[in-house]
Amino acid sequence: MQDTHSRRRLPEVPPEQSQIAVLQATVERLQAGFDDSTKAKKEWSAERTLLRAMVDHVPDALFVKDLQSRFIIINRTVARFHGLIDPDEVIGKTDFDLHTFETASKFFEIEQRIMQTGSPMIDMEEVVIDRPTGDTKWLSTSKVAMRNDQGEIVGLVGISRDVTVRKRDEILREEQAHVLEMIAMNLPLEKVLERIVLLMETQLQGVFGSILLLDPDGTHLKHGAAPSLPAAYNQAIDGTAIGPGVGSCGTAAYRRESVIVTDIANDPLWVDFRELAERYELRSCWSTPIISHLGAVLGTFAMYSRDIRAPDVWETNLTGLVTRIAAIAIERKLAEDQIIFVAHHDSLTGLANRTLLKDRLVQAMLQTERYNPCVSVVFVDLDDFKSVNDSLGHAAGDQLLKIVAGRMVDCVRPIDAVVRLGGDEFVILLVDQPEGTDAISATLDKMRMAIAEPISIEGRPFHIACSMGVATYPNDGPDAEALLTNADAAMYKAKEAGGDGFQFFTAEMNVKVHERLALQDAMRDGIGRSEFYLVYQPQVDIQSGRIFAVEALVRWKHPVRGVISPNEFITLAEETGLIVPLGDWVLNEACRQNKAWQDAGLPPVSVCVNVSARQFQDKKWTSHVTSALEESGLDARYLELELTESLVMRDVDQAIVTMKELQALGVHFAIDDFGTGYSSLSALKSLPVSRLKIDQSFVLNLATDEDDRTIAAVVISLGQRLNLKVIAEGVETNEQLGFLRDSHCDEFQGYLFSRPVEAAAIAALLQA
Ligand SMILES: Nc1nc2c(ncn2[C@@H]2O[C@@H]3COP(=O)(O)O[C@H]4[C@@H](O)[C@H](n5cnc6c(=O)[nH]c(N)nc65)O[C@@H]4COP(=O)(O)O[C@H]3[C@H]2O)c(=O)[nH]1
Repeated sequence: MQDTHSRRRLPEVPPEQSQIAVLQATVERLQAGFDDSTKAKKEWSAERTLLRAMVDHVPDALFVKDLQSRFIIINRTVARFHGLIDPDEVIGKTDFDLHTFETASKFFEIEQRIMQTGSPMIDMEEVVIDRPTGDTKWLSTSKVAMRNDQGEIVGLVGISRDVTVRKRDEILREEQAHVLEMIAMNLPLEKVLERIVLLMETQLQGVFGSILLLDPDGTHLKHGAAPSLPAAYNQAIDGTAIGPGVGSCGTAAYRRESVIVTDIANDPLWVDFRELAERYELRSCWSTPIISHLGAVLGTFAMYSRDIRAPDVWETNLTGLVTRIAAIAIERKLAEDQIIFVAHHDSLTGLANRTLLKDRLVQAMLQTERYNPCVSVVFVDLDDFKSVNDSLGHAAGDQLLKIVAGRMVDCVRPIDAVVRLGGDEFVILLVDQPEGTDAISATLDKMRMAIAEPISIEGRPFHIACSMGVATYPNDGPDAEALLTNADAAMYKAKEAGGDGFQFFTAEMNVKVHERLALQDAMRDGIGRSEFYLVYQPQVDIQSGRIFAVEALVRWKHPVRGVISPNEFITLAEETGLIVPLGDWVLNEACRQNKAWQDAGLPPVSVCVNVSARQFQDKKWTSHVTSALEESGLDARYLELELTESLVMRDVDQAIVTMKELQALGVHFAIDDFGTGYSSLSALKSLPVSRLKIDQSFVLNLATDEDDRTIAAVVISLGQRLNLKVIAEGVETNEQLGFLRDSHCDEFQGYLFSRPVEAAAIAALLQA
């Protein structure tokens, strides 16, 4: 191949105008020679020698042709172009003797037109094959008709300048812009890489490019693009290992530097691939690693030649350029893949997320329609994860989630999907399932047992169980949304049944789901429409029989269903977060009412308000309490907040901080449902609590159940030891009251004294 680089440094020939001037001068001189047939032969010969010297010194190709487009005069540049030394060898020949038929026909046609019309052709771009090298050359050619003194056209004069270098630069710039545009337009990486290889190949004839990409395993190279190499060769080198002696590419990626193998047949790096290369007549291979802007190897760019040779300076520079463009394209794709991955996966476990789940589920449903197997959606929720998380801390909780996620993945097939929705909620997509529940039951049992295996975190063993709900397409829902909702409903059923198990969705659950959704909407509207009101239940001192406090209990007067008990809506309000605005309203109303009783001159009593977990964890909660007191003008000592035992024990340290802030204002605290949890005595001691409430479930059977009597007695004595008041709730009978009095319980609340009643009834009771 010709040294294109050295060609690039040829002195620039004067601009086109001078080309035409030379042409015109030549035509005139020649016309003079033809015209004056009487001129002395000697003179003409001298003239001719001079002319010859002149045309030979022109660096452009200069030629004269007769009417049949036969060369009659040429300069040395033309001869050289055709691989000849003596210009006379070309004389008498036509382009058909020197070029391909196609090229020659094109020239002939144009020249005949010039000679017929007399109109010149100026600076026309021509593409020809350079005889000695076989390279493509671009010429800028002008051809002018030649006339005798009668003005008749007797031939033509032409001049061609080699503009290959300029043309290649132009093509390179255009191609480069095109590739960058493809990258910017996010076209598939294979297409972009293929274009880069072709760009290089148009610049360097006789060279075949190949891009290999780093495999995700980081130790191999996979096929990227090599449009001009035989497919079988590309296939054979796909998956080449990266290592110190693995051909040009494997070694270049390993060494992170270019590896130039000039003679494949004799280079030790090619020992294992020599035969393969020989089969495809590949003699040399120069490979350059493609490096990211952070210095990571992204792949290799190789150039193969059928000759034993090294790249020249121009080829080396061009390799640098295309390798950089390839790096941009690959990096951009990797960044895009990363963005897509992040958007579709959970960062903690690496599992697919909700977005990807919807895609996968829709796809699986389409498959089902076509091929008939079933798709099951399994909603998984870990039992009691919150308390594990709270007691262990979030880092350990995260670790547990990762372990559980891994166990789930191990229990399903690669075609299934395990998705993390957030928190401790997962969804498993079991595709291609046979009809019936047996296969799914077996998988879920396996998963349940795998999850239940002990987990060691920070050296401590943990056991975690899970509840699962299954909905199967198409029977349990027509679309992704319905399937997920129904699997969720089935999961709740499994939780209600005590957890650590699974439930299949049934139509009955669907009714419940709809009811829940309707209730949720109605509750939201109800808050806005003031459908909620409070009733109050007196709390009485057992010894004196005096009312010392009232518990505020919320009621909902539904426009259609009438009064609804909090047991029906508080849990839902907690799950949906509606408890926060509702709880704020209860707090404000209870404070306002208590202040109103006091302002009416009634004996002051405390008002007890139930606080749910969502409210207590709300960062703004203390300020809500403060403003309820400020707005009502109620003295803080007349407000008691009831927290459940389990709520406080979730995060004892935080609970103490919050409670102490409010205690400083004068607010009192009671622990509701006491005895249902497992509060440690030391935790209890550190809480700023004034009162313990014995849960009504222990009070209910005081007369008959020895265990409940024991528990009630223990709570009472515990309260006494901690210097706390103890109140029993749900007291309905004198028998119960008798037992409590005998056990030295301080206070009670229950139907025996009064049901929860409206504010006016409390006023009457207090008056009495
Ligand atoms: N069988 C029987 N029951 C008795 C007796 N004496 C009182 N009760 C009922 O026992 C419940 C006591 O309230 P709780 O344990 O705080 O339990 C409450 C409380 O946890 C929650 N709740 C009520 N109002 C609110 C509120 O404003 N905010 C929050 N967060 N929860 C509330 O709803 C639960 C149920 O409230 P209610 O239906 O009003 O039910 C009340 C009350 O009417 C009795 O002698 N026998």
